[in-house]
Amino acid sequence: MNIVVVGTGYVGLVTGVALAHIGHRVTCVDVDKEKVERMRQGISPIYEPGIEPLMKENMEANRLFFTTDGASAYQEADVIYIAVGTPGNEDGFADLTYLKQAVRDIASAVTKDVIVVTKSTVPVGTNHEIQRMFKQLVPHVHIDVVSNPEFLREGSAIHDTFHGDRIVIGADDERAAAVVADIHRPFGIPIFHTDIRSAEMIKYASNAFLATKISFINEIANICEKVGADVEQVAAGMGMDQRIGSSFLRAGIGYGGSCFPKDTKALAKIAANIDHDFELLKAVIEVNNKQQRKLIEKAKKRFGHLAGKKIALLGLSFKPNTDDMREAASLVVARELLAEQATVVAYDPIAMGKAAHVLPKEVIYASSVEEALQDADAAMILTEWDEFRQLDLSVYVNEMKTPIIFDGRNCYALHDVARYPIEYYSIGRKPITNIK
Ligand SMILES: NC(=O)c1ccc[n+]([C@@H]2O[C@H](COP(=O)([O-])OP(=O)(O)OC[C@H]3O[C@@H](n4cnc5c(N)ncnc54)[C@H](O)[C@@H]3O)[C@@H](O)[C@H]2O)c1
Ligand SMILES: O=c1ccn([C@@H]2O[C@H](COP(=O)(O)OP(=O)(O)O[C@H]3O[C@H](CO)[C@@H](O)[C@H](O)[C@H]3O)[C@@H](O)[C@H]2O)c(=O)[nH]1
Repeated sequence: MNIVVVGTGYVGLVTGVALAHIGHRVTCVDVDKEKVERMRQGISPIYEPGIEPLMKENMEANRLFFTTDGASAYQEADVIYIAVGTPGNEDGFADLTYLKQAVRDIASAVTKDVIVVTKSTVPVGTNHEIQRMFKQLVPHVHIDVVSNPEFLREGSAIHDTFHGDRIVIGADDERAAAVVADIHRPFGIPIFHTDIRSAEMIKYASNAFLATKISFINEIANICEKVGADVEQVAAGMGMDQRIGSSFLRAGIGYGGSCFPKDTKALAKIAANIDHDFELLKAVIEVNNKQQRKLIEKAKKRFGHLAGKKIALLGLSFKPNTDDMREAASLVVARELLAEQATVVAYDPIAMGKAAHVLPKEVIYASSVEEALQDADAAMILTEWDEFRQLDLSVYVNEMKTPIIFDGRNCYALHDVARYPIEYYSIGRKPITNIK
């Protein structure tokens, strides 16, 4: 079986590597020459724990190849996975430009029957549209289109691919569905067969539901702060009910990343397009927008104004173990702090290179936590990297002008912080005000 994967971002590269690892011959195609050159040398274009050793192992076993020559790869392919980006456009709709270009690229090359599997997240109806495009562009070749949405998380993408909860295969044609199921069977993950539209919807509904859990617990956290309850205890107690489940109940400064923000907006738009006002989801999005500003609110309340204050930002990526800056809370926080005329010094163990391209140019970068904290009036923790969670709290006391911490990810236990002369404001928990 000759498998081709189009697009080598988080999803395409991880899919290609994983399919090669379970024994398939996989060629990954990307239009980005520099990326392909690096991948040929075994260098991953994305920061993803565990990916490079797997890339190298499968390249050495002659199962994994990288090319910019899509046409040759598509001609030889039995199954082609599309994993190009579907970013949100300004209206909130999914932008299908890359996807449609990939479809045209495939159509202009294929000469024999092939199955095209869409891994990219696409609005309901898109796979049928792809089918129509193929029928029009290459009527003489039989092309089955299968929807196979992806559920991996950045930072644990390899683990998620080998230990996912389900593989969703949406198809109109039973034979095509069976071929795709056979490809994935070695993963040993339950396979759920559906029609195409339901598969497309499962992806959006899953992300919207997870985002809803996060905004829900963040609202509970905001109430906890006012009634003197502790959101960590509340979430733990709620999560013990198996109907609720304990995951995705971590309160903080909201969700970011390449998926939740764009997919929630896209689903709200999909609904609006068919005259359905998805009120619940719109509120989830609104709560998240407010939550990303929570630390600024707390800091303004504490200081009165932030002009002239030196604020250390700890963590810039949208979550730990990735350098992805897409929709990271740091973008909002840095912009607002600068608008308040604060001085912003930032540190992130991995994401500073990417951050420098997207954060305002006034942001100053430090090469260590200690350097970022030096003489700072306050620290804001935006990403719960292990480096921050495991930090000796005396570092805040020793390095900062005033050890005032605004923790947007609840990195520390309150009883640990209470042992230090620190002022500590976290999310949904009591503040600690131990500065003498
Ligand atoms: N990032 C995630 O964690 C994640 C998880 C699940 C689903 N998804 C979905 O998967 C899709 C891909 O996301 P991503 O984050 O991996 O994207 P990405 O933007 O990181 O990577 C896309 C890649 O496709 C390449 N590309 C674009 N057009 C091409 C073409 N015509 N031929 C060959 N290559 C082309 C780009 O050069 C780029 O390397 C999106 O629809 C996304 O919503 C993403
Ligand atoms: O309890 C939680 C869990 C997550 N988050 C935040 O939510 C965002 C997303 O986190 P996560 O879901 O772990 O990362 P992603 O890589 O964005 O993965 C999501 O988006 C992918 C793209 O669609 C899907 O494939 C995954 O299943 C889905 O979890 C991050 O900003 C987290 O900080 C919280 O605030 N509280």
